[in-house]
Amino acid sequence: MAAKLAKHTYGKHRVRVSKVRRPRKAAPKNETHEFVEVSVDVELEGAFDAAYLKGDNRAVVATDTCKNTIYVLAKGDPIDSVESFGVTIAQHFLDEYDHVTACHVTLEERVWKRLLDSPHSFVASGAMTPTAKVTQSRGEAPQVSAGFEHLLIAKTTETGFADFHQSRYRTLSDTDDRILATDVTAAWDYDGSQVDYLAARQAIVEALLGKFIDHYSRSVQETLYLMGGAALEACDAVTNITLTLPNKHHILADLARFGLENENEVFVVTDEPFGYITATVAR
Ligand SMILES: O=c1[nH]c(=O)c2[nH]c(=O)[nH]c2[nH]1
Repeated sequence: MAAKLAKHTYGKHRVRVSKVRRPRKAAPKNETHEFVEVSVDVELEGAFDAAYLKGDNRAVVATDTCKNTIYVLAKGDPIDSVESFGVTIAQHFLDEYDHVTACHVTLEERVWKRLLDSPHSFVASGAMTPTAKVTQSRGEAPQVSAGFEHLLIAKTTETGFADFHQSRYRTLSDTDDRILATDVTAAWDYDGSQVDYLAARQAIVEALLGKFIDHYSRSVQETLYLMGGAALEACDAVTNITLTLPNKHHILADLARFGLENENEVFVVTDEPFGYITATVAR
């Protein structure tokens, strides 16, 4: 019995793309940016039976091509909403390939909101989790550490990475304009004096965020150190702070291959591998 091919669809999932909408009216430092990030699943239906039944790939639009297409479309589409970008993508595949009969697009947005009043720093909504550790020995005062996890923040300019060590395996170029995105974990120790924990936490978080936006970052390492110092300044009762700032890479999409310029607008978002940068800053 020849088995029947009952149903099929294929495509690419988790194509993650971010876009910086830049007005280009001023030097990057003075521009007011908007930042959007989406993850796209795209699946095609159509005359692809031969690939399954005969190993004939001639009609198959490679999933790699599907992926590239999303980055190209991200350049032209403002990505005002996941709905409108989804329609752009579906329409494109139907227009481009006559043998595609249906295109299914599923999108998820990571919502970035403006951080404080910064024109080009952002915070992802929702995820920050306060943490605490308390140890108390009998007859002694409690030792309290506090912190948080999952504070996702990003700068869309005023961040670079240059003049780093030259070695035979180095391929990364110097840059003075990139995206720095990180998922901050912090933990600080109190010295045992009387503290209003809520007020201290608020002051420390404000100091960390205020420092994140207020300087040109030459590296995650430098920004971490500056943020740690600001936290210590914000609260006298803190003896030290450990910050972990993973570098959640947004890599410039190579659109030159398709004859398009990409002036730091469209980025490939990756979770893995990621840079891992941690340090303790003490008085
Ligand atoms: O700020 C950075 N620090 C690094 O150590 C590093 N390494 C890398 O590849 N990119 C970056 N960025």
